[in-house]
Parts: sequence; structure tokens; C-alpha cells
Amino acid sequence: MKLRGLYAITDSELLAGKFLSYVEAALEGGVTLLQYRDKSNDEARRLREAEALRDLCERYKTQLIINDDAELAARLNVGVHLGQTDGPLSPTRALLGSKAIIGSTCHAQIALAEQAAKEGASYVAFGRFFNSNTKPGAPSCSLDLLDDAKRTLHLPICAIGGISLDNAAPLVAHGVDLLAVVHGLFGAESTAEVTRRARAFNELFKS
Ligand SMILES: Cc1ncc(COP(=O)(O)OP(=O)(O)O)c(N)n1
Ligand SMILES: Cc1ncsc1CCOP(=O)(O)O
Ligand SMILES: [Mg+2]
Repeated sequence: MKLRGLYAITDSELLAGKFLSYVEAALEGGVTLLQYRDKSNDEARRLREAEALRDLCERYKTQLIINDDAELAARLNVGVHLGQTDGPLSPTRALLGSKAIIGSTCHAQIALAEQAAKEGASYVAFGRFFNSNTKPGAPSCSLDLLDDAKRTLHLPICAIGGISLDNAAPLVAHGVDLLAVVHGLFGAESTAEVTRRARAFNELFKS
């Protein structure tokens, strides 16, 4: 499966009261990967929501990725995204199997991406590229790094952090395969606008 296009990421606060309707609206517009990102410790709710997303993703033929939690990913038989402090990659690859999608946060460091590639990552994520409402403190990353990354790495490259329809085109022009977006997608006023934005993000990959 080609990892290219929109990578929608959920946010529990932003999506409170409209979680599934907004996610479905995004899937309607086209989503390559959907990440369930919930930083709470409410295990029961996390399981319930992740299961609901898995069912929705199956209907739309979208791949579900769980943020941080390889155990939950294994339980649901879906992919996982791991940051630098979320546990080691190689044992996670062994746990989830060779076909699972495993992503790795590499901030602004090619060396971290090379290491992740060696340990079996399916894609590497760089960012944040712009100011982020969701994670303002994430280390910043410049467009120049993408040119180095394209030269050096042979894995799909994901960009994250403050991405919107107004600033995403240069990222794609610099070779980004996946645009990971929270606020620029789910910050919309209506489900119709979420679908429109998802479609517009996908259009960026067609030119
Ligand atoms: C696609 C993607 N890229 C980066 C991150 C950030 O992961 P991490 O550094 O572990 O931070 P948290 O998201 O866990 O706060 C991500 N989740 N997804
Ligand atoms: C999880 C994460 N990691 C780096 S920036 C970020 C947040 C992305 O959210 P937004 O698209 O709203 O900036
Ligand atoms: Mg994490």
C-alpha cells in the first residue's frame, strides 16, 4: 500500500462532542492514514474509541494508526506511531508483524530517521514545520531538511505541525509523502468543511 496523501490525526479536546461525525467527514473526503491520538489515561474510553475508529476505517478502507500505545495497536491489529520516548521500535515490529504500519517521530534529525529505518519503521515523521495549536512546544524543523531527507532516506516522509491548506503546498513540493494534520483539518466549523478540506489536501498530491 502506497503511503501518500492526507494523514488525519484526532484530538480529544478539539473533537469533544463530535468525534465520530468529524472523523467520518474526513474519511469521506479521503484519508490515507488516520491516527487515534488521545493523551489521557482513560483506558476504557480509549479502547471504545479506538474500536469505533477501527470499524469506521474498515468501512472507508483507511489504515488506522494508534499513537503511543503498541499494546492497543496489537489488540486491534492496526498500526502504531511511536515518538522517541514511546518505546523501542524493533520489539514493536516483532509484536505487530511485518505488514503493520509503524511510524517514528524524528523531529528535525535525519540521524533519528536513519536509525528508525534500520529498526523497521514504515514511515518517518519530521516537524513541527509551522506554529502548532495542538503541540506548541514541539521542536521546529525547516523545509531544507526535507531535501536532505529525500536524498538520504528510502521511506515515506511525513510532515507534521501547524499544517493547513494555506501552507501545505511547499511541503509537497519538497517531497513530503504524508501531511499529518490535526487543527488544519478538524478545526473546521462543520462536517461539510472537514470533508472539503480533506479533499483539498488530497488535491495537493495530484499536481
Ligand atoms: C505522524 C506523527 N508525527 C509525529 C507525532 C508526534 O509523536 P510524539 O513525538 O511521540 O508526540 P505525541 O504525539 O505522542 O505527543 C505524531 N503523533 N504523529
Ligand atoms: C503531535 C505533534 N507533533 C509535532 S506537532 C504535533 C501536533 C500537530 O497538530 P496540528 O496539526 O494541530 O499542529
Ligand atoms: Mg508519542
